[in-house]
Parts: sequence; C-alpha cells; structure tokens
Amino acid sequence: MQLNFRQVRQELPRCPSRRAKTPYVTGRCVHLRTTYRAPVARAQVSEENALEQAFESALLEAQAKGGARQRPAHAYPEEPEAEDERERVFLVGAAIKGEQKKYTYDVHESVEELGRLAETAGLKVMGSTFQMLEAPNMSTYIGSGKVAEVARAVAALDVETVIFDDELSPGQLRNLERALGGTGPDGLPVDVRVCDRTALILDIFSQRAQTREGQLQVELAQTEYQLPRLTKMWSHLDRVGGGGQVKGTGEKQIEIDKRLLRDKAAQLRRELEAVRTHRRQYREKRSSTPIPVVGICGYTNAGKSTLLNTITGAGVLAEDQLFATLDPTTRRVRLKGNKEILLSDTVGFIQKLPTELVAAFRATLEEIQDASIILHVVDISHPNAAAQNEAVMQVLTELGVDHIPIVTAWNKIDACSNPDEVRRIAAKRTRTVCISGMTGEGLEQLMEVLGGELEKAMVEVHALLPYSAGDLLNDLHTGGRVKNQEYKEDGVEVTAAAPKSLAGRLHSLGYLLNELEGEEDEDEDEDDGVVLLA
Ligand SMILES: Nc1nc2c(ncn2[C@@H]2O[C@H](COP(=O)(O)OP(=O)(O)OP(=O)(O)O)[C@@H](O)[C@H]2O)c(=O)[nH]1
Ligand SMILES: [Mg+2]
Repeated sequence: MQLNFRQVRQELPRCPSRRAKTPYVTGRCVHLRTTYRAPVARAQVSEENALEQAFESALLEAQAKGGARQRPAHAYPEEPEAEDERERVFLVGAAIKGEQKKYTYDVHESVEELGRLAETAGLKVMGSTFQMLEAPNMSTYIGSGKVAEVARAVAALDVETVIFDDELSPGQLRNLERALGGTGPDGLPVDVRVCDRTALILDIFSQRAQTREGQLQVELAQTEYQLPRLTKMWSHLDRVGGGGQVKGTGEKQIEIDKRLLRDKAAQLRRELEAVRTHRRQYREKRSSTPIPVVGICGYTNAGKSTLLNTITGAGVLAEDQLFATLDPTTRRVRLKGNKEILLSDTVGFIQKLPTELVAAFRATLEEIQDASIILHVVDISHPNAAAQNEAVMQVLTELGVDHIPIVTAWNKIDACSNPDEVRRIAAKRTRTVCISGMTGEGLEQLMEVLGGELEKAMVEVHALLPYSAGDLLNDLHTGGRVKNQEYKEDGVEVTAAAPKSLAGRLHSLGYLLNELEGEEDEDEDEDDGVVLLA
C-alpha cells in the first residue's frame, strides 16, 4: 500500500499531539519527531495498520525515545489555528556521503534549520524529506525515485514551492520544476516552483534589509543569482523591471530579460558604490577618533542584538527569528575605568551561507574588519553550537579577519540544561565567558575580559605633543591609558598605552619618540571549536 499524502494531511490534524505536526512521509512509512531534536520514530502503514494507528505508534515510540525534552526557543513555532494564506512549501535535503566535516550539521538538522528559514520568510512548511546520496544527481540533484516521491507529496499536500537545502544548478532547477509539476490526483495541472536555500536566504534578506546600502546589496546579490537561472522565479523575487514589454528585433524574450538583468546589476553596482563612498567617509572620520571598536558577530539567532540591547539599551530589534538584524548598529559603551568602546552589532552568519551574500555583505562586514576585537556570540544552549561555531569561524577566515583577537561569549547560559558543566568547560578556555544577554549574567566579567583584551591590543607610545595638539592628549586620555605626562618647554611628554590607530596617527605626525612596536604576539591558544554540550 502506497501512502496517500492527501490522506496524511487530512488525518494528521486529528492526531493528539500538535507538536508532531511536521511529519515526513517516505514510501509506506510515516516518520516523525515529537519534539525538536527527539530521535525520529517511524511506523509502517499497511492495510492492517491504518495511518492514524501508525502515527500513534510512531508517536509513542518518539516519546519513549526522548520526547520528554522541552522544546527550545528555536524549535518550530506553534502553527496558528486559523486557516492561513501562507505559501505552502515542501523541503528536500540531501546528505552527500564522504562530505562529513569535523563539526557539521547532519541532514535532519540542516532541513530543520531550512524550515526555520522558511517560517522566517513567511512560508508554511507542509513537510520534508531527505536522501542519502553517494553523489548529487547531475540533472535533478536527488535520485529519480526520490523525485517521484516528492512529486506525489507536492500533489497531495497542495505544495506551491519545493525548497532544496543545497544550491541547485540552473539545469537542476529547470529539470526539477518540470518533473515535480504535472497533473495532480484530481486531474488538474500542478504548477510547482523549485528554489534552493540560497534563494530563500536572499529572499529573507530582501524582506529585512533596512538601509539603502543593505537593500542595494541584497538586490545585487539577487540579480546575480537570477542571471544564470533565468526561468521562473518566485513572483516576489522577480523585480526585473517591466519584463521587456518591447520586443527587440529578433531578440528572444530570454535574451531581453538577460540584458535587462545585466543592466540592472550594473546600475545597482553604481548606486552601491555611491552609498559606500559616503559610508567610507563616515568610517574614516570615526576611525580618527580614538575609541576602539568591538565587532559583535555570531550565528544567526545567537543573541547578538539582545546582548547589545542589554548592555546599552540600544533598542535594536531582537527577535526569535533568523536574520533579525541586517544592518550594523553601533553604540558607545563605557567600560570600568572610564574607557569607552564602540560596540557594533552585525548580520548573523549561517551554515551554507550563499557566496553571493558573503560577497555582497563584505562591505557591511568591514565594520568587523576595523574592529580591535571580535566578540563572538555563541548560543551555547543550541544543540548544534559546535557546528555553528565552526560555520562562523569559517566565514571570519573568508573575510580575512582571523588575525583579530576573538573574545567568545557563550550566551544563553540560562537556557542550558547543564550550566555548571558548561561553565566548567568555559573556565578552562582562554577568553571565553559564559553569559546570558537575557538575564545579564556574566556581563560584568565579559566587560572585564574585553577591557583586558583591549589593553593588550594597545601599543606603547612615548611622545612629545606640542601644546598646539591638545586634542591628541585628550584622545590619549579617552582612548588609551596615560602612564606619565610631563609639561616641557616645547610640549607635553607622555608615556601611554594607545590604540593602534592613535599610535599610527602620532607616528605619522612625527610626534613619537619611540619606535612603534611591530605586530602584536600571535595568539597562543588555538580555538578549535566548542565541545558539544547541550
Ligand atoms: N534564554 C535566552 N534567550 C536569549 C538570550 N539572548 C537572546 N535570546 C533569545 O534568542 C533570540 C534571538 O535573539 P537576537 O538577539 O535577535 O539574536 P541575533 O543573534 O541578533 O539574531 P539575528 O540578528 O537574527 O542574527 C530571541 O528570541 C532572544 O530573546 C539569552 O541569554 N537567554
Ligand atoms: Mg540581531
């Protein structure tokens, strides 16, 4: 007996646990998890074992296997009861054998995260499936049997869009759209859109970008993504001007579209350059102030904005949603001893971050490039903390900022089931502090560690400042630590620890009496990921 997906859809809402609402179905089995992270339970459906019965026994099995665990904040939100109009999507993941890294998302988790992304984009997840593969299929990514299975699910669940967890080639997209569409069980044609994780992330970014620069970046990334894939796109992704109302002589529609897209990309690049020049000037002005910058970065939803809010009351949007923050926000914070820093919140990272986006956001992430210290916020209560940590470190390397000292904040300690164990492990690591941006726990210690690291990042200066350069003396007091100052006939002789930028300025003005030290010592500790704790 093959499973009838329409029946699955009709029957399941009557099942007792609302939590097990995203089951996936393969062949004759119904698979489910009662809670996020609970192991999968499956039961076969047969003539004797009706769907509802099979579902019940899978439910019992899943609960016995660990369903008692609490749903963490990042599990699927409860679905609203009311009939909703959201676009209905089905998710497909694939695990390629031999592609396993040291810390990695397994395919379940990756698809689960894809589901969270889809919810963030305002889509309704109807179900999901995945396949273990030796290698991706050249023409359809997944194997033909799996394609047929997804096609059945699409027809039965009234799915409008199928989202793949990995980036698809233009050819694969086309083939899949053709294979998954067709005729539904009711004899009506089924029109299915296929897209991949990259398009979904781009879509979320475009919904959320606030500043002109953010919007331009995303639009450019989308245009570049669309160009080689010029077929059908989501209508709301499709912002290609008029669509070529005037057909050029002998030019095929697709060529017109391509030309329009290319023109649009060029135009976007010009606009972006103008906006960036403006921001660069602002940044240069800022970098001439002596206040060191601490760049907050971390996996999406790690709690970066909450932390900045708690520290500064900045009122940055913090939400239990992926990619709540897209535009950097910077706030001034006073540390103990009256030292000031600039804390800068940035866009979150995610595994399988589309390369288009890394490139597009490179400029925004220059905020991090300027930082004296990177504050890496990790959601240590997340079951995948280790893989997320790895993903962030990878992007930092890609951005060429891995030489900047990193202070790691293990956030959400309040949500850990074993906080003492986590604290014990953190204590063994250098520059790692357990905090809760929510309750404020550990923030004082974090500030202390940041202060200490900033101090280390300073260089010794011995300078003679003419009386006309009083502002520089001021800067040394605000941004650095003055150890000694004597009023001489031709100026003030000071010995101080100063931020590198300020030391450089003193050097270029010819006020320095000492040689500037070379690069600071290499980091002595190797940061090879987080031990899986949760
Ligand atoms: N339990 C607990 N939850 C937290 C803590 N910090 C943040 N959260 C929650 O985690 C979710 C994400 O927080 P944000 O501050 O928006 O995370 P972010 O890293 O800025 O996320 P993006 O901007 O989306 O990348 C929110 O629901 C917060 O309430 C914490 O210390 N403990
Ligand atoms: Mg944020």
